[in-house]
Amino acid sequence: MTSLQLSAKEEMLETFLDAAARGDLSQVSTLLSNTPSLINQTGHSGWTALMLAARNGHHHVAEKLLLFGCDKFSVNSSSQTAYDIATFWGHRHIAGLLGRAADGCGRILPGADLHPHENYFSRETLDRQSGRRTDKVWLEAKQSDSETVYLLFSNLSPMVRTVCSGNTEQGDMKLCLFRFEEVKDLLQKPSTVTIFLGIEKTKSPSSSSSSEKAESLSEPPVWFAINTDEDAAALLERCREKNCSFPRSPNRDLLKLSEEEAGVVAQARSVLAWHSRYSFCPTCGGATKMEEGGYKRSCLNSECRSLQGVHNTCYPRVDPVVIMLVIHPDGNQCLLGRKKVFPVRMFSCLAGFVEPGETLEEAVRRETEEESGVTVGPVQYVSCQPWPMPSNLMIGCLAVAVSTDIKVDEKEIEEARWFPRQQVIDSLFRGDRSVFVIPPRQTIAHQLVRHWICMNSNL
Ligand SMILES: NC(=O)C1=CN([C@@H]2O[C@H](COP(=O)(O)OP(=O)(O)OC[C@H]3O[C@@H](n4cnc5c(N)ncnc54)[C@H](O)[C@@H]3O)[C@@H](O)[C@H]2O)C=CC1
Ligand SMILES: [Mg+2]
Ligand SMILES: [Mg+2]
Ligand SMILES: [Mg+2]
Ligand SMILES: [Zn+2]
Repeated sequence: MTSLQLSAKEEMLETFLDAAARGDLSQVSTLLSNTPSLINQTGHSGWTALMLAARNGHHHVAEKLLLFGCDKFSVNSSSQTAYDIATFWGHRHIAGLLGRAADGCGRILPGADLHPHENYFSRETLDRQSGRRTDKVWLEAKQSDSETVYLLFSNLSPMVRTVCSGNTEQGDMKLCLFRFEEVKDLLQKPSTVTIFLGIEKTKSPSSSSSSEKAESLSEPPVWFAINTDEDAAALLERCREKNCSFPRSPNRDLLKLSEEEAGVVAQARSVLAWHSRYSFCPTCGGATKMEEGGYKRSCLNSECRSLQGVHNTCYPRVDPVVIMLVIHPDGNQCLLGRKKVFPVRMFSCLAGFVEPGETLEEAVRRETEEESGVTVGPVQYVSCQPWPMPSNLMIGCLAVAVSTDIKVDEKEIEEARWFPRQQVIDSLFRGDRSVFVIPPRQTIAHQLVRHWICMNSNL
């Protein structure tokens, strides 16, 4: 091959890449039809045409390239796929196109089916309708409505069925749903706790047909959750479905639900856990009664101080926890730690409960210092996650270290280490478990690490 031929080829490649970057669909199509081998080639920047289209938000070009069979998993010199680039630059429609899991993309892009910054346990599937909680007549009528849906909890674990036995993937577990007739005896028992969750969200009116509009005149189904101390084996016999169970390990098993069902479980489990642990009045120790569809407990002792004014003892509690990915001052390493109870080689973000009278930033600095000896400067909020074990709100932050020596608090942390970016990429995207393992994608710890990797300055 002569040098003249080589440069003509290079020139064609640069023209092709430039057309993709500019969103020139007809030029991209023509060049590809004449020279199909251009499809996955990279130019001097190390980027493919798909990456360039993803960078600049050219959906139609990305679609055409996929149609021509381009490799959407190829990575640039910073190990980013076109999906990561589209996500970083906020081109959600392209990220959606590239993140579709039907072709096994979930294997390589673990967070692909989550909306940006939407964490597991945080999807609001039901409309909580808090205004209805004080409407006793409405609540009672809905409890016996034939359309009403009940979730059944035993020892704070929801009844679920395994869809695909032996598999441990998300979506392989489904909630068992019950009707009034199937649980009405349980509702009568004094030890049963029944809480109102909300009503199913309706589709947007513009997208529904006229027959759907007629249907929507009647209210969508209302959801309740029940926690009972009845024998678990007898409860399982109530279900018509096969492979039903009450998962024993919520931290592990509740991560197998769909996004929609996980959101409902986060709400139900946290409120039910509050009832199971706060049976008596924290102020006087007297008996209490449940009110407002399960969102309040009031003391039965008319003399009790908790009945004067508004008191946080009467309402379900949420415990704020900061969880932080601490970045090395060089910008290329992050601090992860492991507790003794973690599976082999698993390292995660440091985390800790926010204390009374403390800001989130101070809690990040204090917990990082306590657990690792590292001093933290700037702190930035990223996203949060309800964590219903029993009722934490995980507040995810990025933080920049101003010191780097590690001295772990051995009571809480077994080991903490600075991990170079490349090692994190290998574990996160290439599934390389030889150095360390990142927690599953349903955890905010995983999403914070992903967030940092995708914030690459090379983009
Ligand atoms: N979703 C995720 O990615 C992650 C979630 N977590 C959750 O965050 C929570 C807190 O993290 P840790 O490092 O354990 O916190 P931590 O570093 O503050 O230490 C926990 C200790 O704090 C004390 N404590 C103070 N307030 C407490 C409260 N309201 N409830 C319970 N204990 C309290 C207890 O002595 C407890 O042993 C854990 O419960 C864990 O489940 C932790 C890491 C990752
Ligand atoms: Mg901690
Ligand atoms: Mg701590
Ligand atoms: Mg603490
Ligand atoms: Zn009281």
